[in-house]
Amino acid sequence: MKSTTTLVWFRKCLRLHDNAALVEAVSSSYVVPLFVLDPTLYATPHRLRFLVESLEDLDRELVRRKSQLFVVRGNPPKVLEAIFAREGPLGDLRVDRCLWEADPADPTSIDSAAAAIASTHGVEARAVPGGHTIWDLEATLRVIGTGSVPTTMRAMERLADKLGPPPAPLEAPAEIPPVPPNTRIVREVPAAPPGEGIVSGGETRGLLRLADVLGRDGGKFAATFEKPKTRSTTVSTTLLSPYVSFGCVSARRLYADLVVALRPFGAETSKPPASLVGQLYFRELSYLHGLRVGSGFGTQRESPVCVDVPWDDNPALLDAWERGKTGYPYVDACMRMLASTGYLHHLARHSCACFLTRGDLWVSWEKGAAVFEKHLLDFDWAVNNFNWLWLAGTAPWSAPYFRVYSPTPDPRKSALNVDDENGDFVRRYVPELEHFPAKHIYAPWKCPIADQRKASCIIGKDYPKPVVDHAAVSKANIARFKQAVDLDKRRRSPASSSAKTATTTNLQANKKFKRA
Ligand SMILES: Cc1cc2nc3c(=O)[nH]c(=O)nc-3n(C[C@H](O)[C@H](O)[C@H](O)COP(=O)(O)OP(=O)(O)OC[C@H]3O[C@@H](n4cnc5c(N)ncnc54)[C@H](O)[C@@H]3O)c2cc1C
Repeated sequence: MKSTTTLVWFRKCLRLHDNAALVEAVSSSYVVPLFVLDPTLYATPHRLRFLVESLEDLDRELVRRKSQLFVVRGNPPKVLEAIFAREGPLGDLRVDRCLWEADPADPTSIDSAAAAIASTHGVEARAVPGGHTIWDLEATLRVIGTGSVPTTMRAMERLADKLGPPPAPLEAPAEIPPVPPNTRIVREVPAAPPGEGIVSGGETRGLLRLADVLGRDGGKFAATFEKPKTRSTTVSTTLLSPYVSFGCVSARRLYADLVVALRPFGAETSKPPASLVGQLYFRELSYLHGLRVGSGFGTQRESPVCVDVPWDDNPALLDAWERGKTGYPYVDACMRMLASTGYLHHLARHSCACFLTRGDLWVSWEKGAAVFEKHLLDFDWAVNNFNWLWLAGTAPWSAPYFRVYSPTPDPRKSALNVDDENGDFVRRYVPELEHFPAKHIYAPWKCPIADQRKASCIIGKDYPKPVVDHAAVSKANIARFKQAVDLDKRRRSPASSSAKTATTTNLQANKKFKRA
């Protein structure tokens, strides 16, 4: 029998479990596991550290199966082209087949670019649908047909019922064929940046975290999980998102294990949208909307689902927000935590996104999404855009534009679940305010000057005054937003020649997703 060599390109999944491309490849005589490290995607130290840890873990698991990971730095299509042409980093290696996990909503079209390059070199190449989403998205869109992608959790639940149980996650192959003899070994893995991340990367750690989350408090944590009740100033949710986003844990595996763990709790389990299943449904919806809209999902102008809001271009305010220097300590602590750890609780993300856009600064959500893309450890194109649209108020599933978070939350009753009367979270991330009196920690400009001196922090000198007056701007912004919604309605009316093509719009009598 003719021997075949399959290149398995670890694209979306940095794991051996639920890796459909790898499972298919094990029928070959030889398998070359490859990761192409595009340095532009891992610009921040925490992302790079998590990636390096994940690659090291993947290599260890491959070595246990008598294989090993090849890591090449560069632009993926260019690297693949050089390999297929047998003049690249892997030398004269002849590749017959190249398989990788498909990116279900790929704004960069890398999947199709890679397939086209392979075909010019006579290499059979295919993006294999995998477990990055619970159900196969293309199949789901076929079921939806000409109907709308759900914009409410109830509609998502009905869709889930219609789709039935998702495919079971695949087991990791027990054995992997060897790399061809005399292949040039390449491992261009950079050193991990010093320090510790909020979580460490890798499939092994991801699966351990998943088991821990599902077993916590005898399973009660997962079974009774309600997102709106979790605190925004501590890690109070699962912190599984970096593992899912890097593909160390497949969404399908997470869902399958969760369903098994919830079974003994029957009617006691929490329900979507607040439950953990609800969170995974939100993720699925992000992908469905992303795939339906296509690459325009990340832009207001090109996205048919968006209300056209005339945001201001204000680089100074954007910069103050990104650097955590708005003069609003809760928002600043959140943004500084994001920059220093790559993570933020979901409600903290709500607060920052609302503040930047319709709440206070009136800066476009696209700018905010780009800042989150830079810093988030769990950055995911579809999920990030879906959530920014939600918070900016411009999509059919958005929060009502007139419900605005206060940037000076009352720690006892804020919807942001701050629950931190002493302001420890603020003191930790905004050390200028470390000695500030608790009474004024969320609105320090109201603190008498004598107390500011005592706390060694003069507002306007050591820590900024508020960059905007929340009470005034939030009122003005609601009025501006209403104008944009009214104009959008007129534009979309059948009589208008400039109607966007969407069949749905955010008309803001929006009782859609409850806060989750
Ligand atoms: C402005 C904004 C931007 C965001 N950008 C991203 C992003 O780039 N990547 C990302 O993974 N999440 C993003 N989220 C969603 C959410 O905040 C994170 O998924 C969640 O906070 C991660 O923490 P966790 O794993 O503890 O979540 P848990 O609450 O424990 O949820 C479990 C899993 O469900 C999924 N999930 C939870 N909430 C959501 C949600 N609202 N939408 C879609 N999936 C969800 C995640 O995969 C998460 O790991 C964003 C939210 C906002 C408001």
